[in-house]
Amino acid sequence: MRKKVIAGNWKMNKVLSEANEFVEEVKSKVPTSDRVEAIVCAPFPFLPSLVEKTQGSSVKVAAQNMHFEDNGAFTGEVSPVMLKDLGVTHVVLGHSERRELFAETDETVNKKAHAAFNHGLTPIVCVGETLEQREANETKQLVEQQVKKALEGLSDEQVANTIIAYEPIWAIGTGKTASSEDANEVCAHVRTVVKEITSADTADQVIIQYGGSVKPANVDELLAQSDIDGALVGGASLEADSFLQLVEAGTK
Ligand SMILES: O=C(CO)COP(=O)(O)O
Repeated sequence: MRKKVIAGNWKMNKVLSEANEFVEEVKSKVPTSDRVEAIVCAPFPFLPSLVEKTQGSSVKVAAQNMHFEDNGAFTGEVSPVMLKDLGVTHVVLGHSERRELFAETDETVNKKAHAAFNHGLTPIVCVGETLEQREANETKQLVEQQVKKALEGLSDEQVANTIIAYEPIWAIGTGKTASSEDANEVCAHVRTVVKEITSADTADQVIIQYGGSVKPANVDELLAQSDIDGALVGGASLEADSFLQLVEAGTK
């Protein structure tokens, strides 16, 4: 059975002291179960401190983005080499906010996914449709294209170790969650696409998360679905209590 992966995406929130307090509290209370993995996706300046504070605990630390090159003249960017050197384990790639606001494309997401694996980082690749695309019935086709492009050229083993987060853009930060059936239908489609481009075994292993207004009140229903293996959570991951409840839900 696939484990559940609960990742809290803090986005551009908190200051260092708040980030430190959060992990101090979470690491002492987080359930230790191989059925669930807890990841905190934090802004770059907090990463060294969070990695240090989570040593020896089961909480993993992720970056929210990175460049695909190892180093060079890319002012303001952060490389996979730097993240790996800090002890970061995961990196969020292609979040819809980066696609919409910072010109991220399927092509750069693919380059970043390769770079992540070249440096031993696990990518959390985000895909998802806008409201217009959903209303035009384009969701599956769009998500399929995003998944295929993001994973292009990766080995089956690398795909099996990728986390894919399905986040419908209209459900992010809006309080509107996709119904658990609709979310599951798209996650199941993602798994079918992974099977098509790799193998049944790989598709069976890949972790597919849902994201978009996930909270303690709706997480159980989402995680009970056949193809939803976890959640990528924004707002409800900012408070330790709420994040812990979400992780706890993953142990059930
Ligand atoms: O974008 C998200 C996580 O990456 C979802 O954010 P919310 O949980 O705040 O809707």
